[in-house]
Amino acid sequence: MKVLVIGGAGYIGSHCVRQLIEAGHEPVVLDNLSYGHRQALGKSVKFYLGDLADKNLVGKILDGEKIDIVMHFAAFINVGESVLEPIKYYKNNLSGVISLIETMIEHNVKKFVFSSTCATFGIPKSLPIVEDLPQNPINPYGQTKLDVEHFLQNCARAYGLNAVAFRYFNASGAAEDGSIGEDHSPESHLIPLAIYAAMGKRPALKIFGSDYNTPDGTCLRDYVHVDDLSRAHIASFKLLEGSGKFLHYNLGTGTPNSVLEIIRGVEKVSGLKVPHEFAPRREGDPDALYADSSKAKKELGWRVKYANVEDIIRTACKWHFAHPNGFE
Ligand SMILES: NC(=O)c1ccc[n+]([C@@H]2O[C@H](COP(=O)([O-])OP(=O)(O)OC[C@H]3O[C@@H](n4cnc5c(N)ncnc54)[C@H](O)[C@@H]3O)[C@@H](O)[C@H]2O)c1
Ligand SMILES: O=c1ccn([C@@H]2O[C@H](COP(=O)(O)OP(=O)(O)O[C@H]3O[C@H](CO)[C@@H](O)[C@H](O)[C@H]3O)[C@@H](O)[C@H]2O)c(=O)[nH]1
Repeated sequence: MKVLVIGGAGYIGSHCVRQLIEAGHEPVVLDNLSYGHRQALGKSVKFYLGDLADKNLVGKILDGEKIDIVMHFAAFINVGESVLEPIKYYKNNLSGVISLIETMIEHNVKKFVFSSTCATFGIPKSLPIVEDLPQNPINPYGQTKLDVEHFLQNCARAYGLNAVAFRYFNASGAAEDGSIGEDHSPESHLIPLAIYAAMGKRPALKIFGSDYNTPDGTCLRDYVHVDDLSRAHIASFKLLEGSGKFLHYNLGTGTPNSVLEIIRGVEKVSGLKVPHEFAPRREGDPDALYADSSKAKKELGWRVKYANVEDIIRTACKWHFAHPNGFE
């Protein structure tokens, strides 16, 4: 398949580009490099610098490259910032997708893979989180992702679009060979921040909250390896035949880990102490989020390779220790 990977220079997109090549597909990347890194892609990967809302450019790529499928990773991802700057998030994460889908329909490209999030569920009614639980996001980031899911469903009905939305839980880890990995700026995610603290790159890690309704009082999350996420994307291609489909899957390992467990994991894998201190809760953090991914297992044959969080941390450590300044 010829695949246009939008946001392919970012963390998850760049790992997916690698997996696509390994699986024999032909990725073409469009990224405006607002956050991504050209160095995260091999030199031989065809790269277009530009914005997903540039209809002229996207149309030219769809036709010129004879694109079969569009994978959409491009979005702003900082939950806290989305509360302070909702316009920025609605513009890029929602309006941008509307413009993109319009261009795709105009150019008769009707297969679309979308990066959604478990943040669409807000505070879940029950655990583990199955696909059809009510979705009640509690911040603009999660809301824009849910709005896109609804929009895709309507476009499937109206225009015969075939779309799949993957609700990732906590994407983490790095390529097994340590050559690419997570390099967000600013970084807000727990695993890289814990590793930075161990490396002495940052001061003590702040643990946001110690009084959650969980066994050790810190939040539970479902950390899922970025290469396992990529494999689900590629497995979905076979379901995107036909017309007018909207599919959605929760992607996580199903195993919750607390913040303290992640710190202990980083200490065990790295052999270093993670200096840490307790801090007040971060606004909008639910006690626990973890996935029931039986639907992806059944319909996509998806199996995680990294079921143990220490294996995920091992790949992240390999990347960060080999590249203390990221892609710089
Ligand atoms: N990281 C996670 O834990 C997580 C969890 C759930 C969902 N997601 C979703 O997965 C996707 C990828 O996340 P990530 O962690 O790789 O983020 P990232 O910031 O590393 O990658 C996003 C990429 O999109 C590009 N981009 C942003 N806006 C663009 C635009 N208008 N036009 C062209 N390129 C643009 C950025 O330059 C960047 O390279 C996002 O949609 C995010 O919401 C991420
Ligand atoms: O310095 C830190 C950073 C995080 N945490 C905690 O660690 C857990 C994980 O936090 P983080 O790594 O920021 O991930 P989430 O807030 O769970 O959100 C991520 O995962 C979501 C899906 O679960 C995505 O939608 C978001 O884009 C992505 O940021 C949470 O309990 C945080 O409170 C800390 O205690 N200290």
